[in-house]
Amino acid sequence: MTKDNIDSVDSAKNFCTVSGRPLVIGTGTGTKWQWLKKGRPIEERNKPIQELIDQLLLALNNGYYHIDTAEIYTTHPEVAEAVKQSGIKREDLWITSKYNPYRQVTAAEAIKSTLAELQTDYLDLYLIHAPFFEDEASYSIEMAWKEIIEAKKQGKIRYIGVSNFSIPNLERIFKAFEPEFYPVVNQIEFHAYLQNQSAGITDYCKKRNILLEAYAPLTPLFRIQSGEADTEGDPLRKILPALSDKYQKTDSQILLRYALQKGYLPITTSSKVQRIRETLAIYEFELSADDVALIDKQGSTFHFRSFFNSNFD
Ligand SMILES: NC(=O)C1=CN([C@@H]2O[C@H](COP(=O)(O)OP(=O)(O)OC[C@H]3O[C@@H](n4cnc5c(N)ncnc54)[C@H](OP(=O)(O)O)[C@@H]3O)[C@@H](O)[C@H]2O)C=CC1
Ligand SMILES: O=C1Nc2ccccc2C1=O
Repeated sequence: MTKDNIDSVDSAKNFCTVSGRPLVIGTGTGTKWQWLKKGRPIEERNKPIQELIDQLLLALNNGYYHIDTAEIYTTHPEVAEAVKQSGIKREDLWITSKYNPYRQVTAAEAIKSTLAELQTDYLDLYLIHAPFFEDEASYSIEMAWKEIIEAKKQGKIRYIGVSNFSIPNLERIFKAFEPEFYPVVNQIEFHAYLQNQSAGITDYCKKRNILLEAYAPLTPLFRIQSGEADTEGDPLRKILPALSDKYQKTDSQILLRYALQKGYLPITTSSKVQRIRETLAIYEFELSADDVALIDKQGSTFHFRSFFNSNFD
């Protein structure tokens, strides 16, 4: 990964740094793992999953330094263990976690337990996981944000941000708080079949200098989340083989690079060493503007959303 490659991409906002290095693609600990834990008997949910520790170690040993976790995933213990076993210094890693507003625990309390579970003094990035909780809790986005700002002032969090926020959600924060405490990241679902998680969000975040993180960037390859694994007839399948051939890259590398060039920092995950290495290599090539436009065009003929369907559609 060279710095020149990274600088050439819109999305690589250099304000987020890890020991002087720019923030790059992150390895996720959600979806598969949170569902796996949820399916376990209650007394076993706190037991760390060895398979996830191994997967994280594989990622860290192969060059990842950005880990994405969340309170709702219950994967903090695995992250803590993998970081410990990796021997990598804390300051050489970027750890993101997210506030689970549905749990009816305040953000201040959640930050305290998150730091304890992760066995760290600070988080690099802390996000409000979703804005949809106000119907269920007597706690508002503004109240949570105020406590998150306080934690930032106390040095417990380096950067603050949000996830799954729409323009109206973001504007509430802009209205209620000083620019110094505006969110620097919005982590949302992004892939060719969902180029705007909510109306106008991509351009809006870019204009407001909010770094976009893309979760579920590989959705066009396998719609695992919905159980619809057969994507053979999907429109992108028609152009991916030729692009793969042209750039001598795998389908997933093309899709991750596409996310990067669209201004998103991808968050992805894999248990396979070959795939882990491939994902890091997305900084070593560039898609032409015409090919990005082709993916845009072909992708926009099909709509697919993996997460939070009832909240958005
Ligand atoms: N803020 C939010 O609301 C959300 C955040 N997230 C975050 O984003 C992360 C990534 O999202 P996720 O849903 O996992 O989506 P991804 O699109 O990254 O898919 C990951 C899955 O793809 C498989 N995979 C990886 N590479 C390939 C390949 N080349 N060919 C076929 N399969 C492949 C992996 O399986 P294998 O191990 O076999 O390689 C893994 O199960 C989450 O872990 C979480 O941290 C996710 C959803 C919502
Ligand atoms: O990683 C995630 N997988 C999910 C599934 C449902 C709701 C939120 C999430 C995540 O954040």
